[in-house]
Amino acid sequence: MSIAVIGAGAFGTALAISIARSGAEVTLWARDTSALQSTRQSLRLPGVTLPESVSVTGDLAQSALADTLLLATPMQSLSTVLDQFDTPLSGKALVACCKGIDLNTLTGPAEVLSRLKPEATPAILTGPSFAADIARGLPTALTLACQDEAIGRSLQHQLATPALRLYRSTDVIGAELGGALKNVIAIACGACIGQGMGDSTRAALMTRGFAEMTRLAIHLGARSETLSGLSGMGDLALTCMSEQSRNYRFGLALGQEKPFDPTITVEGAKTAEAVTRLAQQIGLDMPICQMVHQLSTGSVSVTDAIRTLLSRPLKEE
Ligand SMILES: NC(=O)c1ccc[n+]([C@@H]2O[C@H](COP(=O)([O-])OP(=O)(O)OC[C@H]3O[C@@H](n4cnc5c(N)ncnc54)[C@H](O)[C@@H]3O)[C@@H](O)[C@H]2O)c1
Ligand SMILES: O=P(O)(O)OC[C@H](O)CO
Repeated sequence: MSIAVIGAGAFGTALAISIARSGAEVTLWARDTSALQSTRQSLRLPGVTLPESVSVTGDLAQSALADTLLLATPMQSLSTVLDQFDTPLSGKALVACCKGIDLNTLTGPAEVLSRLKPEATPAILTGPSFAADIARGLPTALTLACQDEAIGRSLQHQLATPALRLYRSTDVIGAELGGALKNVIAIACGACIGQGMGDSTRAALMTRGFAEMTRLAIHLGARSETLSGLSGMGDLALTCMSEQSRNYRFGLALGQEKPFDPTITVEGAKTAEAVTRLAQQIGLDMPICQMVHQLSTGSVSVTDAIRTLLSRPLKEE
């Protein structure tokens, strides 16, 4: 089975390296191949060199020849990239590796794939995985979610490596929402730590954030066990506790009132906006996500955000 990775940012590059290491044939598609072709390194993952077995291409039609396509662009670019395929992707598995909610449709990556490429089978690869760790071959475990159980099983075997243990699930909505929502909570945690609050604050935010994640996911049809797994709790723990996380670092910068490089991918900021709109539409209480949206757009300070959250009416857990 041949595999193409679409998007040569940090994660796409790391995935291509990881899969190639286990002997599979991999093509890595980049919008701009110049740096990759001359240095064999992605500007987004400096210091990591692509092995010879990864072919780099700027030709989307060539990538579309692969049996399995891993979509590793940021969430808000997913539909733009899918629109650029000008041949049908019948019989292909499309595995979204991005974590977020599309702002135009307020849907996750699987729904975007199904809407734009109904002839293909959508799947999700998500869970605790920093690109740098994956590229170094450090062990982790991820969730591979696909509604079609047989295709999910086949993808699990295709994409697992000795260091990358994949657990299979048919709960696509739960897997994608866990990955999207944990980024929002990581921004909140970073902001509190940046303001000088402590590990107790972070633990409380992670727990109440997890309650929000589960509330929204179950409302949208997910299974609660999925949220307790790698794609939810697993990735939440990683992202809220490590300065390797860009979402957490963005939050830290907000808390410290320092500028943050706007070219760095921070999926949680747009996800917080999407969740705020979605929660309003369906009438769900998502106070931490709503506060992160206001923080990210600069319409509230960290101090006021915390004060507002703490002064909500006392309730049962
Ligand atoms: N970096 C990680 O550790 C990591 C881990 C797991 C999941 N992810 C997820 O993977 C997705 C991508 O993140 P990343 O870290 O690779 O981002 P990145 O910022 O490192 O790279 C994004 C890449 O996407 C490309 N891109 C952006 N818009 C595009 C478009 N319209 N057409 C073609 N290419 C486009 C950029 O040129 C860039 O190469 C995100 O949703 C992220 O949450 C990242
Ligand atoms: O750097 P972040 O915050 O985008 O997190 C990367 C991955 O999602 C961690 O699993």
